[in-house]
Amino acid sequence: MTVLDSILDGVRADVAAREAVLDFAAVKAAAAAAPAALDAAAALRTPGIAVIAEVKRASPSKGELSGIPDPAELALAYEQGGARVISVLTEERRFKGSLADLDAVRKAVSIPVLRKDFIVGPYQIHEARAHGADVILLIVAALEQQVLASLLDRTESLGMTALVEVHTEQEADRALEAGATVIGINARNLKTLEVDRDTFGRIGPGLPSNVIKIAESGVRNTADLLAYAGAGADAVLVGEGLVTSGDPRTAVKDLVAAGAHPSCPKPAR
Ligand SMILES: O=P(O)(O)OC[C@@H](O)[C@@H](O)c1c[nH]c2ccccc12
Repeated sequence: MTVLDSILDGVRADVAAREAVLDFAAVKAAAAAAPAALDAAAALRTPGIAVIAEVKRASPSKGELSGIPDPAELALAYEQGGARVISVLTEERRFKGSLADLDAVRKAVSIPVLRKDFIVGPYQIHEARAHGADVILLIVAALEQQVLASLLDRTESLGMTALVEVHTEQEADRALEAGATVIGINARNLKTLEVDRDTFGRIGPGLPSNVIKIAESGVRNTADLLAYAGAGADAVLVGEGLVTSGDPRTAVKDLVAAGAHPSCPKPAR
């Protein structure tokens, strides 16, 4: 059993427990009553390399990364530093996230918010919308093709954006086949947890130019951002490097400045 399989088992059990308290009809109604989703694709398309800054307490590979006593304060620091989107991990067992973190961040910032979790079915998509998420993550390696396509449709029908995550060419083909327009290429293999910063360069250039390409994981500094930009990334998604920086506002600001500098390679679009 891979790490991904064991995470998915835990997520399925946690979703079933929440659904026993608030059923599917009720979560759908809550989503329908939420304020409209913000346009994350538009936010990512503005000039310069976009920074997606992540509220990440822990990871399966490193354990606890940061205490994060106040996720709202952290998210606000990210927004003030110039992040375009805030990502919030809500998976509880391995990443120590929660829907309470998502709620706190949603209240604190006015930019789009990504619910970062292991989505296995429609319940979590309506739940994300009910908690104010504008973007959700769909991990190709975790979903059968038909399920991926139908979850993507559902996401868009709720006015949200799906960030579809891949780490091989085959998975990228599946993402495109399902209709993905925002694709995240994760340098971390979720089956082995190893980071390979060349993953983006292998897959990104083969994607159609109208697809928004996000380099996920392994950004430690501006040099890593510039390398991803050079390989054609429109955006980078950064967690660990920011939560362990001691000064998240300045850390985001430095990345944003590097990505906006005239010497930074521009996306092909
Ligand atoms: O902390 P890093 O190396 O900056 O990585 C952030 C992000 O890419 C990572 O948290 C991530 C990418 N895809 C995921 C899927 C599930 C959980 C977490 C992730």
